Amino acid sequence: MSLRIALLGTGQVGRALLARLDARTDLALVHVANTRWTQGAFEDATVVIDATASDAVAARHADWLGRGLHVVTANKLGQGADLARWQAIEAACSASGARYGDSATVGAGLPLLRSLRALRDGGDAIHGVAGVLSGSLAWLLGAYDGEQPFSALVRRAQAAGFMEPDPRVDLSGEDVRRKLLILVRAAGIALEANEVALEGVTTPRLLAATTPGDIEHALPSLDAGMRDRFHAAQARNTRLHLVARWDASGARVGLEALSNDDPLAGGQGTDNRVALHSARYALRPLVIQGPGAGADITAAALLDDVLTIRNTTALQRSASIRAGASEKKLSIDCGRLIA
Ligand SMILES: NC(=O)C1=CN([C@@H]2O[C@H](COP(=O)(O)OP(=O)(O)OC[C@H]3O[C@@H](n4cnc5c(N)ncnc54)[C@H](O)[C@@H]3O)[C@@H](O)[C@H]2O)C=CC1
Ligand SMILES: N[C@@H](CC=O)C(=O)O
Repeated sequence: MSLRIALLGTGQVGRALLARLDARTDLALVHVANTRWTQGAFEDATVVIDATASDAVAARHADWLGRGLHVVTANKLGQGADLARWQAIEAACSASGARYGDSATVGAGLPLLRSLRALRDGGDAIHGVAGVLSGSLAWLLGAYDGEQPFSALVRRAQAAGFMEPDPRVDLSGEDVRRKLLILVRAAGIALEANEVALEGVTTPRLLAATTPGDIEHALPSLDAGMRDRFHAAQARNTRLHLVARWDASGARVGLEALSNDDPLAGGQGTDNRVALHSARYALRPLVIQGPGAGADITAAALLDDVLTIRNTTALQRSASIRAGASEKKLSIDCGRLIA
């Protein structure tokens, strides 16, 4: 039976997903909505795809899962916000058996969560996570040369589809905090958001802006500070990177000046680079690197999760049919033995 999809959000990621869904005959799109319009019947869906950045939509994830609807999300506010919301999502999945597809939430589908969970399933214990988890900040800090205005680069990153609907979510490091929380919680640690220290790229003027127009006008307030920080790092033969770290000593997200041979300084463009430290990888960490932002790769990750849900639920169905068949055969055999 094909999955019936409700898609919430038709922005950069949602539109890229619609283009991919259009090419598939095995998945039925029954409902599409954004903030302005809605089409089709949500009640007909068996899987909800959240391609919004909405807190209100993320707040519904646990409820949908509890009712047996599968949820596939690019929105990090399900597992990367309040601890209680993450716990409710976990509990709802266990209670109903519905699946939560979250590959797109960290690394835009890079095999980060998948690898971490595979290590845990194999009995490994994760001791630390360190990495560059913002595709847009990786791109911005890689392209910045201390000459052109930093704000001009931010506008280019927005146009390229790397940044959150509100660019301050990326610039402040909040987007990376959410990703770090998702990874650390997937490692089995009940980390609270306020346990992650945060130091991003902002100014009081940018933080005070209340409308998209104000935010746009406030972007140049970043320029002087970024130029100074860039030149200070350059004078020490280093470059700025937005780095997330969690280990036994705590969790933080902040700008760090790294030398070019630092293990976290590799990659280019929007590349994320994440080191997983575990009992198994005690001497040298497991490092995963690749493009970590962009509407199309994010849409591909959402589709991967939908197809994984379809394939695993189909496998479970056929396994239970096989189990039923073998139970019946066994009782017949037993009857013959008794006779
Ligand atoms: N752009 C990227 O590289 C990546 C984005 N993501 C995540 O994907 C999500 C979407 O990002 P974009 O497409 O760039 O944002 P966007 O701002 O282009 O689109 C957001 C869409 O959500 C809709 N929306 C908002 N509230 C809604 C509601 N209550 N019900 C239905 N629709 C609603 C808006 O109308 C809009 O269509 C975000 O959570 C983002 O963090 C995740 C990984 C990578
Ligand atoms: N805005 C995010 C997009 C992916 O999550 C980023 O810059 O990494």
